Amino acid sequence: MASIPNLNSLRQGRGRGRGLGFGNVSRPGKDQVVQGTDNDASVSRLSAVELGYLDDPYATALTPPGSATRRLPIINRGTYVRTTTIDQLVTRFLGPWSPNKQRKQIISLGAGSDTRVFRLLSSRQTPDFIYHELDFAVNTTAKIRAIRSAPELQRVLGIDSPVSGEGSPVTVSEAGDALQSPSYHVHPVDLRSLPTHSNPAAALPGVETGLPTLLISECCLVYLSPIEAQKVVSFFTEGLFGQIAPGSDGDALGHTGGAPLGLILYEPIRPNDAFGEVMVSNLAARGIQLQTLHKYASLEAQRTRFREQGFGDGQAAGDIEFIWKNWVTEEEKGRVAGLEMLDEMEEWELLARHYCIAWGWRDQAHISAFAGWKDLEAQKGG
Ligand SMILES: C[S@@+](CC[C@H](N)C(=O)[O-])C[C@H]1O[C@@H](n2cnc3c(N)ncnc32)[C@H](O)[C@@H]1O
Repeated sequence: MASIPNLNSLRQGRGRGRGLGFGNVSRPGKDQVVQGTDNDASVSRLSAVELGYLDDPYATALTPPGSATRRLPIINRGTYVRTTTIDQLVTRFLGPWSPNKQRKQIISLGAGSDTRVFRLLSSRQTPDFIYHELDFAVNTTAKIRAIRSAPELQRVLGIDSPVSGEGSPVTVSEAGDALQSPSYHVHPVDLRSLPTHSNPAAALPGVETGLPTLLISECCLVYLSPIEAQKVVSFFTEGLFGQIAPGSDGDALGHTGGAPLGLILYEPIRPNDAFGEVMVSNLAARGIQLQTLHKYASLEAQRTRFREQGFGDGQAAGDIEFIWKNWVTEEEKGRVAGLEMLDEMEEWELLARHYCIAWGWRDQAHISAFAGWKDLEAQKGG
């Protein structure tokens, strides 16, 4: 969860009046604060990896040098649940590898220094896919710089020689903030600008509008205002993927959209109880306002959001505590519990109830790109 500054600030900012991560930034602009949250995300990921919660050979290369910090056990467990849950949803969307399988596409909003694309590309079992990452230019530039200096990341992209060199399958923009390759694209973009494009396809070069596509917002849309977040989602549901693909009969069961489209969100919830109020005020002390948090304050509100924003074929959600209890096997729970002492069970449960993963999808009658999600157990109550 808290690579996520949110949890860190909640736990570590309590009683200290100041949160983590921004102590050296003097009076940062609002966007700079939001951009800086990626640092917290990568540090938390590396903490969980170094302690054995997650197996991720790319976490070190994508965390700023010298910033490794051991997180609290409850934060590490949260990072573990959030990462493995999204991994599972992604794996089920991509499905098992098989020859001649239709290519699928993933678009990660506010991807920051996320390692998922490298883990997927290096896995032999993963079927063919295209992966797009979107973030502010300052963060895409840092990521591309990290790729350029890490041979293990370059190997995953199929390059042995420097990025952009002659014959390289990877090209980088002159400004160093955009990257294009056959399976992986990095787009420097402020998400809030997307809905203003008169030609949506030109806004994100390389995106294929006919492919079954999964959008991921891992602690990203929550930083936008509710109306901005809604417009960004509509940019994809109605703009970029709004037209029925040529030759498609996907409308046969009354589906009016274009390509099959899904969305996974990872966000805090329940800001209105005592714990939620502390969470909100600790974040405010760091200049962080989670703008959609009050609008989508419960699991039910999240499901309604999906239904209203074009994901009419299925909507589901679970908080991190429910997912830990119900999705993680007993054997895996035992392994994780043995990694480090976690005494604060009450605190863990409280914290884990304040973060959720929600997902929803629209399919096409003859494609059923999201069939793998249908039998997943979610929380029924809000
Ligand atoms: C908490 S970090 C999460 C990073 C990554 N998704 C992860 O979970 O590791 C939030 C990310 O969203 C990005 N972000 C927030 N608002 C954005 C916007 N309007 N446009 C582009 N990126 C944005 C930030 O720059 C940051 O990289």
